[in-house]
Amino acid sequence: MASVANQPLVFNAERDGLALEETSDKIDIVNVLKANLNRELCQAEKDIHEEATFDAGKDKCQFRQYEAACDRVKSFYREQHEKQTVAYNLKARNAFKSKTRAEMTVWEAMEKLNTLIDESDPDTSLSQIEHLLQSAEAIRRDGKPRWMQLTGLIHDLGKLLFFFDAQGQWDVVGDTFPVGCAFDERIIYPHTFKGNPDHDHEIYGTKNGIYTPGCGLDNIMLSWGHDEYLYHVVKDQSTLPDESLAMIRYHSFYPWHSAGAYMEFMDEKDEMMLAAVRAFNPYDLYSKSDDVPRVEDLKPYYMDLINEFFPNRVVRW
Ligand SMILES: O[C@H]1[C@H](O)[C@@H](O)[C@H](O)[C@@H](O)[C@H]1O
Ligand SMILES: [Fe+2]
Ligand SMILES: [Fe+2]
Repeated sequence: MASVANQPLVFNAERDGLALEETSDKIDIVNVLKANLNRELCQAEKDIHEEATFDAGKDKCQFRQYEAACDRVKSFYREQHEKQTVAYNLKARNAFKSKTRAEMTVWEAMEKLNTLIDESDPDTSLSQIEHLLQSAEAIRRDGKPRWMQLTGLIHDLGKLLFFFDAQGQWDVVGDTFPVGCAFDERIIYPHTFKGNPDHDHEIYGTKNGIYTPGCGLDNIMLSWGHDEYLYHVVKDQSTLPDESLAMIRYHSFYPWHSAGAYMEFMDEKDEMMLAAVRAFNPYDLYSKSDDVPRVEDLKPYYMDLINEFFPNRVVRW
């Protein structure tokens, strides 16, 4: 008996008893299946590479080591955690709305920011312009959309506040957290909140405080600083999408996007925003160990990008 293996593998419609039309239908189906399979394989491959790629420098677990951080970082957070109160936040927000502090382009703002050394940051000794370019370049390298590259480039420009109305660095840099409800244990150095006047407040000191579960993060007052300030500037003066605005507004809200605190206040929209903020975070954090960018070489590319999303060029800060 001829073994199946010896039979020719060529498909013969007549021999196999199939009408021609039926055969071409079957071939169509096979082609569709093949195309689908191919698409799935490509997607799977993409998913594998979806996680941001960083090759240089430190291991991921070597970032944000606050217990081992130097005194400069520790005393920064003590001061911030003692002074960020509801009363201070209301005052800072009113002051922000009351005037325009400066008018300049995004690139000029980056240059102005360059002299600031961030006291809260245990992971970088580079200048701010270098950090911004490192983040943007890492996003560009991974083939992410242009709006996200620009988000990387500008995300810390809110630190300009330091040169305007700030009382120090404690109301400009560092991680953020909600005020008006109990301070969560998942915020770094949680014990330092004991010195905050709101800590034992009869309403602000309770779990939900002045908020209700599901109220949405847009309705939560986060400690005042560079995120919230830049969010307002960019929202009104650029064409960047909501995901970009969320990346800017919440990128320092580590207790939420990385430690899982305050989830009960989220609404439906925040679920999508959380995914965006989480996708952005590695580019902000881990790019700190990448090569130092060559500012002048990169400038032409980023000038085009800035002009694409800031139609008026000169920004009111
Ligand atoms: O020290 C850093 C730095 O100030 C960043 O700009 C901020 O986004 C981080 O949350 C913080 O940990
Ligand atoms: Fe930041
Ligand atoms: Fe940053």
